[in-house]
Formats: sequence, C-alpha cells, structure tokens
Amino acid sequence: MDVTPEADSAGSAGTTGAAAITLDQVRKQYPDGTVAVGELSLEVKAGELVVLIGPSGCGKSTVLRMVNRLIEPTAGRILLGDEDVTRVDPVRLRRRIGYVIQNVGLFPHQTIATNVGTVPRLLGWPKARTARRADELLELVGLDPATFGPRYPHELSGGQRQRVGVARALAADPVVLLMDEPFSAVDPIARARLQEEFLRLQAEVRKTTVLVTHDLDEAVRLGDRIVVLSQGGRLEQYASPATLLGEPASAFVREFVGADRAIRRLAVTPVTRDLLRPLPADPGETAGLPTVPLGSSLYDALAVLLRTNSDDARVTDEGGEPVGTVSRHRILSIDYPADPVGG
Ligand SMILES: Nc1ncnc2c1ncn2[C@@H]1O[C@H](COP(=O)(O)OP(=O)(O)OP(=O)(O)O)[C@@H](O)[C@H]1O
Repeated sequence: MDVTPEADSAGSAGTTGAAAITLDQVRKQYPDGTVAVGELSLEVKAGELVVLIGPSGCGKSTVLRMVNRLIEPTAGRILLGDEDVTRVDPVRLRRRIGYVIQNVGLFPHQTIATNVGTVPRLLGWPKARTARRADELLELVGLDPATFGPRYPHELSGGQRQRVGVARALAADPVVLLMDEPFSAVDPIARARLQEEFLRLQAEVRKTTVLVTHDLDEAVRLGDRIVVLSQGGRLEQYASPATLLGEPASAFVREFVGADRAIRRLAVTPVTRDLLRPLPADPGETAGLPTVPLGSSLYDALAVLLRTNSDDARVTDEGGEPVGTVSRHRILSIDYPADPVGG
C-alpha cells in the first residue's frame, strides 16, 4: 500500500503551477560565429500557449532549447517566473520542464508505463505513486493504461507514441512545456487529431507552452499567440492568430502568412452580434434555417451554409436562444482592418 502523502495530486491531471517565461535580450552565437539568435526579448504569460514559427534555420529550436538549457545563451537572461534559469542546476531545471520532440525519443526497451514514469522516478517518487501517475497521464492523453501501459514503443502507432511523449512530458507536473515540432512525424489526419486532443488537454492542464512548428495552420489552430521569427532569431511579429493574419506587421510576415490568409482569417474570426440581421417578426420564417452558435468561427458558419445550401443561418446565444441571422454574403464581405503593408 502506498502511504505517501499526495501533496501535489490535486485534480486528476495535476494542474499545479505554471510559470511565465521571460526572454530578456537573449543572444546565441555559436563558436564558428553563426548568430542563431541576435537579441530576442519576449514574454510568455503563465498558462499561455505560444507558437514559434519562421523559415528553416531562423533559430526556433535554439530559442526553445535555451529555455531548458540544452543550449546555453551567449548573453541575456531567461526567467521562469522570477527565477533566472542560468542559475539553476540544468539537470534539476529539466525535471521541471516538459520537453516533447518530433519522434519522441521513447526508451525502446522500456514499457510505455515505465517511459511515462521516467521523471517521477528520477525525482524519487515511490513506485506505487509513479505507477498511478503514469496511468493517470495515459488516460489523460486518451490511451487506455491497461492496454498500452505494458506495451513497448514499437507496438504503438506513430500518433500513439506521440501521445506517450506528451504524457511523459507532463508526468511530473512541470511548470513549463516545450514542444519542438511535436506532431510533424505523423500523417495529416493523425496530426489534426493530435492537435485537437492537445487543445483539449491544454484546456485542462493549462501549462505555459512554447511550441515550435513549420506549419502555419498548426500555429493558427493551437496558438494563443504566435511569434514569427526571421533569420538570426529576429522578432518580426508577436500577436494573436487573428491579428497576425489580419494585420501583418511587416512585408516579411505578409509574405510568410501568404495567399491563403483570407481563408485562415475566417477560421480565427468568430461570428459576433455586429454581423447579425435582426430576427424577422415572424420567427416561423427562420424555422428551416441551419443553426450556428454565436462565437463559432466564420469558417465553420460558412461550411454549414454551404453544406445545407442556404443563404442564411440562424444564430443562437449560449442558452440556445436565436438572436439573429447571418448571411453567406455578409461573411464573405467582411471588412477586415486595413492592411498596413499595402496590397
Ligand atoms: N552547433 C552549431 N554551430 C553553428 N551553427 C549552428 C549550430 N547549431 C545550429 N546552428 C545554426 O543556428 C541557426 C538556427 O538553428 P535552429 O536549429 O535554431 O533553427 P530552426 O529555426 O529551428 O530551424 P529548422 O526549422 O530548420 O529546424 C541555423 O542557421 C543553424 O545552422
């Protein structure tokens, strides 16, 4: 029987603690003279999911790896909460930071349950508590612990292994989660599912997360805010997905977010009351229309209209009451904020 007090077992997922991350004039120059990151300052709020994106070689992974000190910065400060990470023993630091990489790096000769329990074991948790935590985390990422816990990594699909990677990173309830291209090794369908599951998971555990990706759609889907970097870790823009797509801050960002941004914008712009026409006096007139809840994306609203071959949809509030109608024409003629960089 496990008689260890469970000080940090509050909540099924263990949601204790999430620290803000501050980069203060951080620089990384390699010995051969390459400046991977020139001078970068930015802040990630506690509980926020920030995505780093930019062309190959712009310094995304370097930024991420400086936070857990797999790479030492040449200058500047990195804080977790108010603690300077360069003053913490790197091994202890890494036990407080979850790290998920492409292809996961699970230990091939250990079971899934043992893999997930890696950090708790290193932290000296008693066996029974580590085992319970591994089960809890597997459950959290949608893998039945009885089925998958005893298996070995090669007995799982790529997507399942990726979930195990996330479970392992969360096992000791880290204050920060770093993810380097976590979903890029799987096919597009598995990837979309993993992204969706990750959003659900993140809503539950609310870890401060920094995620590196090459994929703008992934960035827009997952990020509370997105950092666009250009060569040398230069900060081009740090903004919400809607602002990034609607108001690119430079020609570089404009080109980077590219021609599909009209469609992407629909995906990040919600149906709001100012888009609605009032309900007709006779509510019966809207009876046959498809229904769209307030706050759903314009993209989803448009999809419903196209699927049902309707010109209008009835829009409902949180209580399910109809509050107006929105038309296909209105959605397609939305006046976005003026683009500051022409065209
Ligand atoms: N050990 C090293 N010595 C010299 N230059 C390096 C070293 N490691 C990385 N670099 C350089 O630093 C720059 C940033 O690399 P980094 O891996 O952070 O880029 P990235 O944006 O993550 O790239 P990708 O998207 O291709 O993974 C690149 O120009 C890279 O060649």
